[in-house]
Amino acid sequence: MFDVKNLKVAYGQSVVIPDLSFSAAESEILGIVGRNGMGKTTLFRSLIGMIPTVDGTVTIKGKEITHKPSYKRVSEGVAFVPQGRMIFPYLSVYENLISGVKGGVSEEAVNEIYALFPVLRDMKNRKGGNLSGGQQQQLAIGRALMTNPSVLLLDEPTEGIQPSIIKDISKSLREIRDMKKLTIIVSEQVLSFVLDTCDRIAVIDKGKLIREDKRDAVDAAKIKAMLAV
Ligand SMILES: Nc1ncnc2c1ncn2[C@@H]1O[C@H](COP(=O)(O)OP(=O)(O)OP(=O)(O)O)[C@@H](O)[C@H]1O
Repeated sequence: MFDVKNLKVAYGQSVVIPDLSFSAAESEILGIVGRNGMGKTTLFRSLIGMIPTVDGTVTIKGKEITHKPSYKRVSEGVAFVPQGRMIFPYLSVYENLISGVKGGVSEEAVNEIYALFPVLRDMKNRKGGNLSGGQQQQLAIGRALMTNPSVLLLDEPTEGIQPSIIKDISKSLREIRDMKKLTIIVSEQVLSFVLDTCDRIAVIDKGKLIREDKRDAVDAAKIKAMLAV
């Protein structure tokens, strides 16, 4: 459904992702784990079109989007929740939610997000910058869902968030997947979150996927050791 083949990404002469391939199916949650600096953010930014792709292909439902600008990828069904959340601090929660929507805003869609994350309804008139880290993460996920994606990319969603909220985010992502048959691809350093959330787990090292296991077959101790090196 979402297929990445022989992807190569570089900053100038510095190749960060030499040759990376993976596929994610409809309704699948794929976790990509790796230590700091292994290329997770670079991968996600290239998938959403913020960094140009040197080589390889990215397709969604068989349609190639490799060299399309970000807004076109969004209209093809890809949504991105960036590391650090990047919500607009001076806009209200409601304004943040609708900030990526092209054309008319469906209040039904907004209400669906409020049903998923009730705290956003309670705080809809508050400035985004006044929310806690966990609430901002829910807002960033809600904002991404407002574009009605079929693939949701999340870059390190647990960063700076307290453990009880991390559990909530994991539960919400699985709920959203069940409701919308979404494909979710999430990068992480926190293995416990990935074990709770994902159906399949891949390990990224120096821009390469060096291991891939179905959740049930994961040897957590082995992956933990890989993340600790
Ligand atoms: N703008 C840039 N220009 C040049 N090199 C960069 C740039 N951004 C990142 N890099 C390099 O690319 C490599 C991968 O970084 P990236 O941020 O993708 O890793 P990451 O796995 O997301 O790490 P983190 O967990 O710290 O976000 C690192 O060696 C980093 O120094």
